[in-house]
Amino acid sequence: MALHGKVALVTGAVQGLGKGFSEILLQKGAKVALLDINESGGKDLKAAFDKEYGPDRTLFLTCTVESEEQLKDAFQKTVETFGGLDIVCNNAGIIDETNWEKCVSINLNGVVRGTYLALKHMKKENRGQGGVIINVASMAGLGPLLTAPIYTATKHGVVGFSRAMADVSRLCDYGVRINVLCPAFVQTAILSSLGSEGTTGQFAGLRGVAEKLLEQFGVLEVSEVAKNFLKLVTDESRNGEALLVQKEGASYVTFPQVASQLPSILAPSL
Ligand SMILES: NC(=O)C1=CN([C@@H]2O[C@H](COP(=O)(O)OP(=O)(O)OC[C@H]3O[C@@H](n4cnc5c(N)ncnc54)[C@H](O)[C@@H]3O)[C@@H](O)[C@H]2O)C=CC1
Ligand SMILES: CCCCC/C=C\C=C\C(=O)C/C=C\C/C=C\CCCC(=O)O
Repeated sequence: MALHGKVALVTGAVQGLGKGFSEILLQKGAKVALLDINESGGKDLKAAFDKEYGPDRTLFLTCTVESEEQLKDAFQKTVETFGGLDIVCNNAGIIDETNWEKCVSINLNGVVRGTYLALKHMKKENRGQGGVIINVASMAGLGPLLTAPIYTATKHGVVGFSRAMADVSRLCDYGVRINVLCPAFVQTAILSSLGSEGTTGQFAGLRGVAEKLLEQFGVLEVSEVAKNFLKLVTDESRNGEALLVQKEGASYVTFPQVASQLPSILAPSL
């Protein structure tokens, strides 16, 4: 998929991975709607991107992925401004084991909401032109992060939901690929919550385990993850894939095969 002139929407775009994903899309010629709750940061980022890439290449929209109405309006505004939608990255996420319902609301419900809205605009049966959705999970979507069981659950949820929706899309011929990105630790603001009771609550005593994991896996730079994000966006042969990104490299995850147990009407098409 060539990215020049394509339209992308990224949630949680103001800093960290979302900023890195937005920037690499801009470098490849796409237009990007930047969605985030951080209004002042969003305005500053748009100003910086305007200087680097030109004023018509981005749109900043204040929006929380927790609100169906705000997210719906942001998708609509993006399509009206840029004339279509080709790429959606559901990236916004937090670690908060003390307010765990909020963590589920942003990390899982926000991704479901963003995926459904993306399909509404992009799927062929709605006269959309197809496209690609990248949902951001984590290595904690594949194995446990003990200091953050709810975070772990939301990220496993994102992996399962994305794989299921990718099969739905294939079976129903939506023309939309859906893939999930699973990075190990990345150098962003979230990392500073490693030992903080504010985010890990009753599990703060286990911070030593998280520190050991950190030692074992190291810390990725945003740019390393962004390069792999781009692979998932552009490689048109990839649908329903989970890409694990670690310091030593990236690899597509092999899951246990259960599709052969599905009714034969489904299995041959999957
Ligand atoms: N940093 C890491 O080690 C890893 C991060 N991830 C995932 O990557 C994604 C991005 O995380 P980072 O860039 O590290 O975090 P970050 O904290 O640097 O950036 C998160 C961005 O999301 C925005 N945001 C937070 N709540 C929001 C909401 N309700 N609606 C819209 N925007 C919201 C924030 O304002 C911020 O700009 C998250 O889903 C995270 O779980 C996955 C694996 C590793
Ligand atoms: C809440 C305290 C830890 C804070 C760590 C900061 C950010 C982590 C973000 C992640 O998404 C975690 C990334 C990678 C590690 C996740 C799981 C390890 C699984 C190990 C295993 O499978 O054995």
